[in-house]
Parts: sequence; structure tokens; C-alpha cells
Amino acid sequence: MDTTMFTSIMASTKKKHSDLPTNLRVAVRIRPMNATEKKDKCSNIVKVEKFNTSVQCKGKPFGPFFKVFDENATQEDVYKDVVSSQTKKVISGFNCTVFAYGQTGTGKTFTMEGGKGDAKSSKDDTSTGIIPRAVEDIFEQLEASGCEEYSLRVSYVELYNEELFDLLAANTEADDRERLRIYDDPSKKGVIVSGVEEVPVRSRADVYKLLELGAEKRRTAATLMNQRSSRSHSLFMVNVVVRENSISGEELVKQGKLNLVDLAGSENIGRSGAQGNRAKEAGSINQSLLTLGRVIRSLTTNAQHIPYRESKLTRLLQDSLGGSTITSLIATMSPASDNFEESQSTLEYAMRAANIKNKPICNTKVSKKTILKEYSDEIEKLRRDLRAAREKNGVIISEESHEEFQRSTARAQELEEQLNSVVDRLRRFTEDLMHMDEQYKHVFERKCELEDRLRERYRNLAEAEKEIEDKKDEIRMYTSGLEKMYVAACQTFGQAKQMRESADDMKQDLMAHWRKIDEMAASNDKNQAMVNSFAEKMGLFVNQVSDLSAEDSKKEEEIRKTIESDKEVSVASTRNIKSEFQQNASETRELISYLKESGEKIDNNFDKNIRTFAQRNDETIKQNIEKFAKLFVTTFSDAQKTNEILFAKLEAIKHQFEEFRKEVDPLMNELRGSATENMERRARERDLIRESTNSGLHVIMDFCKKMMEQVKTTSENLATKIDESQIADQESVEKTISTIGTLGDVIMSLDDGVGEETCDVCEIKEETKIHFDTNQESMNTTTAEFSAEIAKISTEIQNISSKFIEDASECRSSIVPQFEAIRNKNDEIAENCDKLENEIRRRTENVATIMTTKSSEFVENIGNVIKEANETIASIEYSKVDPKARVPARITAPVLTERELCKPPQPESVLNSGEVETGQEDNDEITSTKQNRRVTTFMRRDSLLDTTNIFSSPTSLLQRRAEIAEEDEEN
Ligand SMILES: Nc1ncnc2c1ncn2[C@@H]1O[C@H](COP(=O)(O)OP(=O)(O)OP(=O)(O)O)[C@@H](O)[C@H]1O
Repeated sequence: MDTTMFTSIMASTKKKHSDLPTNLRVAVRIRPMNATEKKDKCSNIVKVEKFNTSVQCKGKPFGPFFKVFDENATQEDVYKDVVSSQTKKVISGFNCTVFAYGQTGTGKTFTMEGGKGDAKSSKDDTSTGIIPRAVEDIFEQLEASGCEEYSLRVSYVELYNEELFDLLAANTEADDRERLRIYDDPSKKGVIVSGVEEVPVRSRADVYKLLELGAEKRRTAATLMNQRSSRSHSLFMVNVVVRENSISGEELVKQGKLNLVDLAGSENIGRSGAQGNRAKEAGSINQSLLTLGRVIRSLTTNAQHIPYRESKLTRLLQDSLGGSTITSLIATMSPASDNFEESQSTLEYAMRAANIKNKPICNTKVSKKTILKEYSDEIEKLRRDLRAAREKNGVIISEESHEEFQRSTARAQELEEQLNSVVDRLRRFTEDLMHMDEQYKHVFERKCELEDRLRERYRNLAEAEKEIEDKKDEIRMYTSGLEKMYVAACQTFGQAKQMRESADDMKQDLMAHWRKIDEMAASNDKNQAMVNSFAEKMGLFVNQVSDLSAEDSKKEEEIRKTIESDKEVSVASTRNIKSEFQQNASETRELISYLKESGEKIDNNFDKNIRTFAQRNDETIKQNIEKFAKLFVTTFSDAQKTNEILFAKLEAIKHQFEEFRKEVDPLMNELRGSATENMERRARERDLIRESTNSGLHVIMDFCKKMMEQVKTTSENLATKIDESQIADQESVEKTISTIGTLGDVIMSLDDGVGEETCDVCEIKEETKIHFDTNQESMNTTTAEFSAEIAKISTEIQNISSKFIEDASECRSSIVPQFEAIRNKNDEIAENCDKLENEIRRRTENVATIMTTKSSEFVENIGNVIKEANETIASIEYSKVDPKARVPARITAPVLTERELCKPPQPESVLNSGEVETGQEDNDEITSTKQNRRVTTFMRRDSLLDTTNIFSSPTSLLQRRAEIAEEDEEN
């Protein structure tokens, strides 16, 4: 399989130049210091200038650049600023290239591929690099633009030691990998790489997988500068084909390509520690980068010859450098002072590259037919060339030199490869078309489905509309029904109005009726006069009857009088008794209530007093007992405490005296000893003095007689002195002995418990005694108070009891006579009642006898009288009422015609009609309304009397009339 690289995307695609040549977009990215640099204590020599467009390296300025990203720049920042605009261009048909250039270990692979996280989207992993972000972005943009037919293919190759390898090829072993050949595309500017896989990708996940696969295969090794140094240049290509339909329905194809290049690190072989193969790799890498540098320099110095062909790298990048591709370069560098030279070189490189000018060309949309025709033309041409070359080969083999033969063979091979490449491209194009057909099919199916749904919607809509129409009809029906109802209501209202008018008329008629009733009353008066005359007649008759029974009446009168007089007497006495009885009863009642009250009062008083007394007594006793108990407890505890103190003190004193005696005894002994000794010494001295004096006197007497007197005096004086001294000594000794004796006495008395007056025990005793005395006094006081209280309470109880007894006896003395009187009265009343009862019984019996006889006679007479009265009544004649009198007619509402029902009157007219009824017209209308009434019955005065229940008699008629008049008044 062959493919074009960094050339126009499809051989057949037409190109359209943009207006102006554009400079390469160069960005600089400074990575953070790594652990080694920090360990080596390298200083940061890079400073990003304001506006992030230039940079200083050890104070030397570089720039301006498109953008300078410092250590804090994120992957997203780099992508957004440098690459995102290019993906848009790719979709609209441009070829774009982004490549990373820089010293080894400065972050080229990190920038292009990103961290090696497991995340499947840049949203999940912020370290995601440019390649995955770009593919994700292309997918997102295609989806967002609503594009349904597109195809994405990716290729991934590496350039290692000037050899090109496919990173997506099926074989996995590095040694087995087939080398890809590149050759110039004869028809276009650029090169063709044969045998590279262009893998179709249908989703983001596919791309991630391929990227992983390629990264695994890419040659990396640990160097002193980078633990995972890329030992090759890598090229990741995304080919986007979009199919659209022209207005005329022709299928147009638009293509764009994104090349993402991760160059191997430019490095100092010595510093990277490369040896053997690594050194060879480094040499090759540097070689290709040098060529790249020369190409860049040539491009920026307008040199005649651009040395693209000097390395495969520059051949591959030919269209991206000074060609028709939109190109960006990201120069990566370290901020560390150790890498100053490399960083400076990178920045110089970047500045030069920034001066390269490209002329971007947009691949125009070409029809499918044109592309296919171009492919077939090219294939045909290549076939022809190949055939010619082969034929030529045959000729050359036979006639020309071997060298020429080999050249021709090579040419034939090349042509064959080109042919294969074109066939391959055609195959891929066809595949893409098929894929897009597939997409189209899906879109078409979706469209059909949507159309079906639309049709379904239309159907539903039509049904809904029909339903709405039906509902509208229904509503119309309801509306007309409502209108009719409204008309009927209006008519009813009109009828009601008319009925009210009729009622007014009826009222008038009724007044007339009442007038007639007045007339009836007058005739009734006449009748009354007739009845009165009848009554007179009846009076006469009764008198006659009375005369007949005058005798009986006399007797009866007598009896009656007797009864009356007896009755009066009885009644009077009964009344007296009754009143007396009542008086007594009320007195008794009063007395009882008074007794009850005073009893209750006494009860309450007694109860209250006894309770108060008991309560108070109880409290006082309780208080006194508590007080006494407390006092006792205090006294007892005080006494105990005092005793304890006394005993303790006594013990202490005893102990002290014991100690004192122990100390004093030896002293006393000593004193006694020294006193005795002193006395003995004095005695001895005295004896000695006496002896010496005596001996002196004897000597002197012999020696000097003259001095006898003097000596004698002297000896006498001496003797006196000795005596005085002796006396003093004697007194002193005696005094000491008496002191010792006193001490001894004290000790003895202490031993016997007699010496207590001489120490502080006496004080304590005195205190205790005082305390005891106080307690005793307080106890005596309490007891006296207690006794006084008890005496007081006893007196109170005595007072209350005597008062109670007094009250009770007083009460008894007042109640007893009253009770006596009541009892006597009661007896008297009972006696009178008995008497009265007997008298009444007797008289009633008499009256009953007389009444029985007289009543039968009376009944007979009355029967006769009634008979005559009936005859008289039968003879009475009623006068007739005038039959021409006006009576009210029965009124009914007018019945409306159908025409009137269909044409309803306006409510206003109905409601206002009453107000505008004036003038002749109105009178006419009233007249016509009255004409509409149907007179159903005419009532005569006499028939009215017969037929109406309410008016059954003239009196009731008058009564009813009065009631109605009252009701009217009230209303
Ligand atoms: N901007 C950055 N932020 C954080 N870490 C970074 C950055 N750039 C590079 N690194 C880290 O530095 C180390 C080297 O980076 P990387 O492999 O991308 O360098 P390189 O330029 O591709 O090196 P080589 O040319 O040797 O392949 C990696 O561990 C990478 O994670």
C-alpha cells in the first residue's frame, strides 16, 4: 500500500491559494524544572517577557514569537492557542502541520501525546496532549456542524536512523518491521510513502487505541537526559474526507489533513551519555535536525536551492516548510542554567523558523466523478509507462549495457510502485466512498424514518384537527343551546314581569272583593238584628218557664242561701286557719332555717376553733419538742466535746508534769546535793577559819601581848562576820529547801487531781460550767414558755367550750317554746279541718239531693225551649247579595309564539322595559295584557260563602281582612 505524505491530500483534489503568504506560527514552551535539575541546584535562566511573546535566556532576548508558554501553562492552553484553529482549517479543506522541536527531555512528547493516563477524553485527564485533543476536536466539530458523511483515516510512522517505519503495521516485532519507501510524487509537490497503513477511525476510542499501539512501538530509551527518550521522529497524520451534495445534486468531496510531528530530541551526545547504538541514533537524529536547520536557513535567506532531499525528515516536511501547508512549530526548552546552550540554540532555531513563509492552499471541493476519472487516467498512464519500461527492459537486456538495464528496472519498479500506490489510493478512496455511502444510507434511513414519523405526525395532526372541528361543532351546539336557554330565561323574566303586573291587577280586584265583603257584613248586621229579636222572644219564653218553676226556685234559693252562708263561714274559718297555718309554717320555716344556720355556725366555729387550737397546739408542741431535741443534742454534744477536751487537756497536763518531774527530779537531786555540799563546805570553811583563828590567836598571844586587845577585837569581828555569813547561808539553804518542798507539794497535788485550780483546765471547766448553766437556763425558759403556751391553749379551749355550751343552751331555750307553739297550732288546725270536712260532706249531700230533683225538671224545660228555638231559626230568611258585584278574574301568563322564542329579546330591553312603560303605547300594552288573561271562574257572593273554606263566616272574613291589613302594614 502506498500513500502520499505531506503533499496534497488527494491527487485529484483541486487547490485554491489563500490571498497572502503566512509565516510559520512559532510558539515556545518552557517546562518546569525536573528533579535532576533541582537536585543539581540549577538556577532558572529563562524569563518570559510581558505579553508572553518574547523570552529572555540568561538576559538575552529572543522573540517575538506567536506565544511563549511558561512553566505554568497547561496542555489545554497550548492546544487552544496553537492547534484548535488549525483543526477548523483541516475540516474546511486545508493541510496543517504542527511539530514539536527541542532539546531532549524538554517535553516534546509530553506536549504532542501527553501523559500516559488511562483517560479516554481530555476532559477526564488534563495532561492529554495535542494529538488526542486534535482528533477529539475534529470529531466534535464534525458532529456539531451536523455533517453526516465523512471519513477519518490516521497513519502513524516513525523515522528512525533515516529509515521510515509504520507504527500501525500489523507485525509487532521491531526487527520484522518493513521499511517504508518514499519517492517523489511526479504530478505534485511532495513525496509518496509506499506501504503505510491508513487506518479508518470511526470514533475517538479508535484513535486512542491506535495512539497507544504506535507509542508502544516507537523506539524509546533511557538516557541521562530523559528516562524515556524518543529515539525517532514520529509523524501522526489525520486525513479528513467530507462529502457534500451540491445544489445540482452532484456529490462533492472535500479533503483536509493534519500532520502532527514529534521530533526526536536535539542533543549533546556527550551530555546524554549516548554510546554504541545510542550514539549512532544520536548522530542520525542530529544529522536530520541539522538538515532541517539548513532547510530553514535556506528558506529564510531566499536561497536558490533548498536542501530538502538531504534527509528523509526534510523530504517529509517539504510541503510544511515553505509549501502550501499551514504550519506551527512548538519549541520546547528547559529553564535550567545547565541547559543554557541547548536552550539558546533552540530559541535561535525557533526564531529562524518564525521567518519561514508558507502559502496555504485550500483543497477545493471536487466531484466524485472527476476524482474517479483522474484516478483511472493516472492508473492508465502509469500502466502505459510501466508497460513501456518493461518493453524497454527487454530491449535493453538484449542490446544495452547492464547499468542501463538496472536503471530501467529501477524505473519500472518505481512506476509499478507508483501504480500500486495510485491503485491503493483509489481503493482507499472507494472505501471512503463506501463508508460515506454507508453513512449516507444511515442518514437516508433516518431521513425515511423521520419522514414516516412526520407523516404519522401529519396524520395525528389531521385527526387532532378533525377532533378540534368536532369539538368546535359541539361547542357551537352548546353555545346555541345556551343562547336558547338565555332567550328562554329572558322570556321567563318577561313573563314574571307580566305576572307581577297581573298580581297588581289582582290586588286591585281583591280590594273590590273586600268592598263586597263589607257589604256582606252589613247584611250580616241585619241578620244579627233578626237573631236579637229571636233572643228577646227566647227571653220571654224563658221567663215563662221561670214562672213555672218559681216555687222550686224559692226553695232552692233558701237552700242556696244557707249553703252560701255556711260556705262563707266555712270559707272564712278555713281562710283564717289557712293563713294562720301559713304564718306558722313560714315562722317554723324561718325558725328552722335560723336553727340550721346557727347550728352550722356553731358547728363551723367549734370545728374551726378546735382545728385551729389543735393545729396551733400541735405546731407549738412540735416546735418545742424540736427545739428541746435540738437543745438537748447541742448540749449533749457540747458536753461531750468539753469532756473530751478536758480529758485531752488533763492527759496533756499529766504528760507535761510527768515530763517536768522527769526533768526536775535530777535537778532537785542535784540542788539538794549541791545545797548539802555547800553547807558542808561552809561548815568545813567555818571550822577551818575557826581553827586557823584559834591557832593564830594562840600564836599571837604568845608573840605580842600588846596586840592582845586588837587581836581580840579582830577575832571578835571575824567571829561576827562568820556568824552573819553562816546565818545568810542558813537562810538561803532553808529557802531553797522550802521551794523544793513547794514543788514537791505541787507534783503531789497534781498526782492527786487537786492542783487543777492552778492551770488552764480551770478555765475550761469554768467555760463548760457557764455553758451548762446557759443551756440549763435556756431549757428552763423553753419549758416555762411551753407550760405557759399549754396553759394559754387550755384556757382558750375552756372559753370555746363554754361559749359553745352557752350558744347551744340559748338556742335550745329559744327553739323549745316555738316548737311547742307549732305543735299546738297544728293540733288545733287538724281539729278544725276535721270539723269542716264533716260539715262540707253533710251540706254537699243535701245539695246533691236537691240538684238531682231540680235538674231533671230543668232538662225537660230546656228541651222544650230548644225545640221552639229551632222552629224560630228555621223561620229566619237570608237577604241576597247583588250578583252584579265585580270579582277578581284568575290570571295566567301569556304563551309565546315560536317566532318570539327564536328571536330573543335583549336582556337590557327586558330589564328596562318596566321603566319606559309610559304614555299611550304603554296603556295599549297594559290593555292587551289584560285582554290576554283568561277568566276561568266568576264567583258570586253567596257561592263564595259556600265554596271558600277560609271565608266560611262573615266574622272570619273580617278577621282575615284585618290580618291581611296588618301584614300589609308590616311589609
Ligand atoms: N510542561 C511540562 N510539565 C510537566 N512535565 C513535563 C513538561 N514537559 C515535560 N515534562 C516531563 O519531562 C519529561 C521529559 O519529557 P518528554 O519525554 O516529553 O521530553 P522529550 O522532549 O520528548 O524528550 P526526548 O527528545 O528525549 O524524547 C517527562 O517525564 C515529562 O512528563
